[in-house]
Amino acid sequence: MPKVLVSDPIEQVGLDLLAQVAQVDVKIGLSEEELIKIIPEYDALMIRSGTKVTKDVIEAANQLKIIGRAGVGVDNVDVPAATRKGIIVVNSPEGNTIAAAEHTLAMMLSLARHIPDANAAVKAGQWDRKRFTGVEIYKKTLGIIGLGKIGSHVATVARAMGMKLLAYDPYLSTERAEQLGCRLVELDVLFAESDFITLHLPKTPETQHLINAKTIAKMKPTARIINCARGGIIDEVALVEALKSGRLAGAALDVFENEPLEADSPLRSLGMEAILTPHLGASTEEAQVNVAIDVAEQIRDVLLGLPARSAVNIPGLRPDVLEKLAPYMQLAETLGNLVGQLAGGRVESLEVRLQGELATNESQPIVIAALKGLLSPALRERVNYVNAGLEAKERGIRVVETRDESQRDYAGSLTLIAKSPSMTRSVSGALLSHNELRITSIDDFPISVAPTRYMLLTLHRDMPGIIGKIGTQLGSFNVNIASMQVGRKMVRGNAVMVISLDDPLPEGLLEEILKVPGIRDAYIVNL
Ligand SMILES: NC(=O)C1=CN([C@@H]2O[C@H](COP(=O)(O)OP(=O)(O)OC[C@H]3O[C@@H](n4cnc5c(N)ncnc54)[C@H](O)[C@@H]3O)[C@@H](O)[C@H]2O)C=CC1
Ligand SMILES: O=C(O)C(=O)COP(=O)(O)O
Repeated sequence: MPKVLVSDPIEQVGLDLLAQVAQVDVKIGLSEEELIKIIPEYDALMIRSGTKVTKDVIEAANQLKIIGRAGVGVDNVDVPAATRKGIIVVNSPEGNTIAAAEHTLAMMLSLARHIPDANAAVKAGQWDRKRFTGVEIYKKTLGIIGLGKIGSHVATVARAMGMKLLAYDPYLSTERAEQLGCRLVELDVLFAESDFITLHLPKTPETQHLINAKTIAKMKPTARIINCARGGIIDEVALVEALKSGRLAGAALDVFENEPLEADSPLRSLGMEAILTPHLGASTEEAQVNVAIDVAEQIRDVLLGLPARSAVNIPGLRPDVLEKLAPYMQLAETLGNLVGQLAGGRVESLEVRLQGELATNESQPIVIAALKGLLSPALRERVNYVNAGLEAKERGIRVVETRDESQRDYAGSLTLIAKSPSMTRSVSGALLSHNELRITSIDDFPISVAPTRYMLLTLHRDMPGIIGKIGTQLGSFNVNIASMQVGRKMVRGNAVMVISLDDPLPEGLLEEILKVPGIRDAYIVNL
């Protein structure tokens, strides 16, 4: 049974789901050293934002197939290191959207009306109404930085509360922003005009300290800022300074540069102008059930050899697209493997020809599957859907894609042409009814063969007696033939023979076959 390590608190429903297919160990609060020590025995790791999956952890994770992040942000995972090692990283892109958006709105209203401090004062026996006079958000301008899933929901609710909306998101169309009632503006305009600014973008090297002393200087002194995205997007030193000096009216932070927030952080000494919560954006009952199920299902699927629907380091596919493409991905991988074995590993370019219905679909998963197959004779289990593209690029394999939507003999077919300066090898294949795989040509010789585990391929002259001789040779080595087919372009010209065998070819037999008059070349292929 595979083993899953759960190193952050995850809802029971997710653990129960995993327990159907794996041994589940829950170990919370591990140090990096402790994690490095135990990770080699695990096939999957399930985390939230608490566990830091560093390069060293990934290097030690020799059996790990998948890291499941029960939430959105994967900035606590070294994703490039995982990709290089062929480890799938998945998340739950939508499971906590509403929770994080509602927390943001609660933070905004709390800032406007000083609710946390007023509550604390009443509980401490006071009744001071004047000190807690607030501001309205109605008709105020809200600047949203990052108008993705969470930013969009914040926009929808804020608009309904009568706010004017500005947004900055360099990857978003003006139309989408307008649909949400937002005016898409440059950052400086957003800073200058907003009464409230809320951050909903990922933390990346580019967004690190996006809010700093310089950018704060562009904001209104009455502005209030909310960060329920990621710590580090705001320079905390500059923020504390601005709040203390009155350069900025308020800040509500759910996330911090270092988490847990240091006991002596200057943020903790601020007054009611600052509201701090301990990374609670995703902490609702509903969101935790959503993300636990979403990610546990993906871990289960990957452990069962199925694709994951929300992988961040392999192409994500909608389930309906995946359902249609999965058999073609299997075809692409088989053909890639075949052409890789025929080419013998010196491939400099791979042409991927998509024909018929295959040409009308997304091609990236097909290309990746073909590359995985192509590289698997050399890299074995080290290559997978995660790192096949990267491995091919590093080996200097150029990929050329061509499409032809016209349908010929099959609804969809695929041809792979592998080239090196000294040779060109090509294979084609298609799907029959019930998604059965068929190899339909090798080096342009037409055939129709189901791929099997052990195969023998010959290139030979089409002449009487040759098939019999090969059959006799195999028989003399006690190898049973499951099926045999010959493809030729013209009578007595060149031909290919594809023989499916029940057993692997014994040592020495290939040499004997190559001695048969008329045989130009012969290959053992294991699919
Ligand atoms: N506090 C919490 O507990 C939670 C925090 N989050 C965080 O919230 C953030 C947003 O999450 P989602 O809306 O789900 O992600 P999303 O991917 O749907 O949206 C992010 C948006 O940011 C935009 N963006 C990227 N770079 C940008 C830049 N330099 N400037 C402006 N916009 C930029 C993208 O185009 C995208 O529209 C993430 O950082 C996520 O980790 C998410 C859930 C809970
Ligand atoms: O989903 C996210 O990005 C979050 O920040 C939520 O983090 P958490 O799962 O609550 O540790």
